Amino acid sequence: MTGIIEIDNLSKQYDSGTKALSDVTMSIEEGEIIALLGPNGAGKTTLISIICGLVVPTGGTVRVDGHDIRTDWRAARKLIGLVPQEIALEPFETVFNSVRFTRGLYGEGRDDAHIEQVLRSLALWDKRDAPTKDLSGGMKRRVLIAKALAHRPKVLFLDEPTAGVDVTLRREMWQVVEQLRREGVTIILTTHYLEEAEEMADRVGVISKGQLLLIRPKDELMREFGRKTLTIELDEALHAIPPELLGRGLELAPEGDRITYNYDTTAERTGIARLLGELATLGITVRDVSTRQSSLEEVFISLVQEGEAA
Ligand SMILES: Nc1ncnc2c1ncn2[C@@H]1O[C@H](COP(=O)(O)OP(=O)(O)OP(=O)(O)O)[C@@H](O)[C@H]1O
Repeated sequence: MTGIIEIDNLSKQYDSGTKALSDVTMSIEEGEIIALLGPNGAGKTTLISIICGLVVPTGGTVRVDGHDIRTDWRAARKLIGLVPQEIALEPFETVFNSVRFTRGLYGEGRDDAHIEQVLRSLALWDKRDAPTKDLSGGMKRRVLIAKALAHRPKVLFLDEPTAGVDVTLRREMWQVVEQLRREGVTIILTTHYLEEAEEMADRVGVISKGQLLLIRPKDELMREFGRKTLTIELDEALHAIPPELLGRGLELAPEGDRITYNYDTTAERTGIARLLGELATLGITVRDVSTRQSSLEEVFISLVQEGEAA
């Protein structure tokens, strides 16, 4: 199946000599939410900027719904909305007009009913006559989204939508994205917040040093790379791990009253039942057991480290 966005062997070397992207290939299906993760300078903004026609690639192709972004840029661009990292709004213009004018930039005629619908869905309708300078930071971000949606794009790019905003605003932004998903908009977002990818994305792409290390369904990634830690609390402290249990990767807490065991969630046998049985045989009484799943953050850090070591 052909995706709504098809990226093939995309590369970008800036005039300064910096190679920001190397041979990136990916296909994005209509209606998906993709989170692009990567450390600072990984190439995420460059990738988005190329798809949106703001940066010219040095190699490779991008098609949006079949339209090549270079040879058929007008058609490609109509299908795309970009919410930039920086807030740049005309301070004295009203919310309604700011959003309305954006339609014009895409060569679209006036459609006040659509603007009304967009503003209502982003809880901005009450503020339609307010100059943008009088809005809160969160509202300004929502105006940027409204502007990006004014020409009814099929694909929306959000470049670090919640960088530097507080927790409440971040959650509010997630709700906006969730609503757009329900409306069928394909969303590609870049983020530094793993929590954000974990919360929203269907698939996660990891970019490091201009290379796409992987792009995989989030759940699959969590299952495959996710490890669990079992913590066993003991009734009586031990001085050391019993010799019978050495070589299993068990760790004893400095106080001696807790053993931790890291195990692979995908392994056929986790070894937990055996371990608990052996503890009982050795006369070690267990007070409590608990498990903890590693977060996407830990998965991500290990991936980038692997990528850098390669
Ligand atoms: N206009 C430019 N001219 C020269 N080099 C650039 C330009 N824009 C970006 N770069 C370089 O390209 C590399 C990738 O930058 P890019 O902004 O795409 O990364 P990023 O993953 O978006 O980072 P961040 O998370 O910090 O926004 C960096 O080394 C950056 O310094």
